[in-house]
Amino acid sequence: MPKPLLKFCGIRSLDDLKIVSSSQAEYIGLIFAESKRRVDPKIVKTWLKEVDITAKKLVAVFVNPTANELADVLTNLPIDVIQFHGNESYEDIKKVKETFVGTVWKALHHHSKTIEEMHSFKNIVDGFVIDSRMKGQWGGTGVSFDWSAVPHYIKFSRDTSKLCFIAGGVNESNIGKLLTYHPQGIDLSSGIEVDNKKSKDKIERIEERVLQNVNISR
Ligand SMILES: O=C(O)c1ccccc1NCC(=O)[C@H](O)[C@H](O)COP(=O)(O)O
Repeated sequence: MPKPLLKFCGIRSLDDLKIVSSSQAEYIGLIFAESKRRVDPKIVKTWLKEVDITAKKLVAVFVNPTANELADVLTNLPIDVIQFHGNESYEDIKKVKETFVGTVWKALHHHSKTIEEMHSFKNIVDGFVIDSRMKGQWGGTGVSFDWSAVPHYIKFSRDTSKLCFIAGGVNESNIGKLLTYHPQGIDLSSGIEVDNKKSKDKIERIEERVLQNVNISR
């Protein structure tokens, strides 16, 4: 099996950025929404002068952003992917795609109608992030959902040639189980943190598990 794509999300300091820049992750996520992980694009811009992340793709995570919020991020940072993590509509996303030439993902929360929601966005987005549904929180919850649904999400994404990341409470103790479903992508935030900081040790242990799994499946 190919190695799943990794997205390490919620970078909130220069040190976090240094740690993830030397990781195996293909994607680095920044939060521009109400969150303890929210960052200021102008500050991130100063970090990028010190850390070379040209080998990674930069993901901007938004929750129902205003046009000004989007512009502030997109004019300051070399964003490769916009991840819409709120209740943005098809039309909202279409509007952004008129000017943004990069990749767009829609985050959807796992529930009984998620596949129907995927259908409704499939013609406008390049990929999906399936996350846990927690009352009052959009993401970064550290809580996982019932992964028996993962094969349905993978099938839908393959059939529609979309990328699909599984998010929500993935950590070093449970990633082995998630890997048995062979997801195309895995998105982690809380599970690679210690005391609100990204942990190099946790990241390395997680990457070891991911690479072990790739070797076993060969
Ligand atoms: O991480 C946040 O604080 C956050 C806040 C608001 C919207 C989205 C957010 N995170 C988006 C992500 O892509 C996270 O990586 C994803 O939710 C998984 O987080 P976790 O359960 O902590 O691994």
